[in-house]
Amino acid sequence: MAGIARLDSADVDFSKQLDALLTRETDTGDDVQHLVADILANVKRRGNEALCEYTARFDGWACTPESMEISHARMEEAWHAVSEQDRQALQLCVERIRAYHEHQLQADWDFTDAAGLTLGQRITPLDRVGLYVPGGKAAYPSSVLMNAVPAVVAGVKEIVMVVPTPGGELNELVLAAAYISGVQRGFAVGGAQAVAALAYGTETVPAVDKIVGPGNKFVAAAKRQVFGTCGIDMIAGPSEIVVVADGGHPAWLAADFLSQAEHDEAAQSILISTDARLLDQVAEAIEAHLAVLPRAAIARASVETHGALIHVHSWEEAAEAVNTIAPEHLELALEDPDALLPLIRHAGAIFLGHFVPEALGDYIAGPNHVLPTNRTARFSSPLGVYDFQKRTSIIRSTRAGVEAVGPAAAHLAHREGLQAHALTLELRLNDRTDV
Ligand SMILES: NC(=O)c1ccc[n+]([C@@H]2O[C@H](COP(=O)([O-])OP(=O)(O)OC[C@H]3O[C@@H](n4cnc5c(N)ncnc54)[C@H](O)[C@@H]3O)[C@@H](O)[C@H]2O)c1
Ligand SMILES: N[C@H](CO)Cc1c[nH]c[nH+]1
Ligand SMILES: [Zn+2]
Repeated sequence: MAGIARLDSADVDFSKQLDALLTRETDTGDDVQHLVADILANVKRRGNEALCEYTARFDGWACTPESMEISHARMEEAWHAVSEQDRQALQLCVERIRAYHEHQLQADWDFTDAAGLTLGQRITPLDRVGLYVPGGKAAYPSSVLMNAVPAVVAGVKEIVMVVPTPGGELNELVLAAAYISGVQRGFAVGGAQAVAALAYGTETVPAVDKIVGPGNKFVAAAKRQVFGTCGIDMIAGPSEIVVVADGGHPAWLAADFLSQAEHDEAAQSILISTDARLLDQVAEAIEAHLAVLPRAAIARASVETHGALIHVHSWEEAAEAVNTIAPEHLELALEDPDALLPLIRHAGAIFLGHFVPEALGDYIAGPNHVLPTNRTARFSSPLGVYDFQKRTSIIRSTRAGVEAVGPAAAHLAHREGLQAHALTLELRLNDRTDV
């Protein structure tokens, strides 16, 4: 029987137990931070040479500046090499992801106020972005689509992808996904060294304005450390799922629970219910699935180290636990999910009802699967078109406008001791000549 932790909200130290459960070794551990700082410094200083050394060490192949580049022609070749069924599935995903993300496009706006100032906001796409596509334990063509499609919708000029290729083996479906979703250049490198290459640039990899995409703890730590040199989207680390259930098929719930566990030993899966008997049935079904799933070793390590089945005594308690966990994915596998929904404040994506397993969202529903993890859904949002656009403030004034509000600004400038600031205003207030 899988040794999955059982928690009960009636226990006096339940909140302590929940805190302990949520304290996973992530990218903020000292060892990871130091190792990543070294990798970043080396790639920054020695460019391609260090990038290839780390790729040889961590991905196990003799990378060279020439062999690391994946040309657009190579992506096109992969598109034609994969099966018709592959192409159709990718195409359908792209269409659905695009349709969803088009709703996120922001538009310019302005208004003229009573003082006569015209104020507005202008939206511009980023020039060049770097997409991190994970590829250590598994290849993720779906993550290529989730990263690239919103960038294309936003109007980004240049889209560069990095993807680790363990053993130097390119994944054809990843390349096909890159081709169909609008990636222009690719590099077969991953981990912290790839993030460094995108942030600082090397002789081969161009420096980008922003790095987006999920990854393991080394990738997450690297993104955290290069923030400021370039932008980053969020910390999207090892996957997580919380399932809140009041019935349904234990086998379905157990599969949903394991779906994220099979990503990574560091993933986290939690099931919450008011029904203790259902928790027992799901525990049994988890064991039955583990007996046959090919990635059972990873999933078992994940659920035995970070998983939990939580018995609560009211739906309010369930909502409170969810808001504390702030999970990446939340399934409300409930008869009436809409009754609980208003109580949920923190989650990356919420799946409502019995017929929407989280995996539908991973591939094809339309919303992005790059989501905040490790409780950052308290303040962070899914990857979206808005991550590839930036806002610029627009301020326009007539003489009447500066006359209406300039004196108050000049007063505050003097109070701050900034006489040159005040002068810019007073010259315009006192000089009546035309310009
Ligand atoms: N949050 C999200 O939106 C989301 C989406 C998709 C995937 N994910 C997560 O992304 C992660 C992908 O992880 P992955 O490992 O499969 O791929 P990855 O591409 O993130 O990492 C692989 C790289 O990690 C580096 N690495 C591995 N071991 C190392 C070590 N000991 N020291 C230094 N560097 C090392 C190597 O350079 C390797 O190329 C999973 O945790 C998955 O759950 C999250
Ligand atoms: N569930 C992962 C993190 O949201 C994304 C993914 C890719 N492929 C399958 N799943
Ligand atoms: Zn997944």
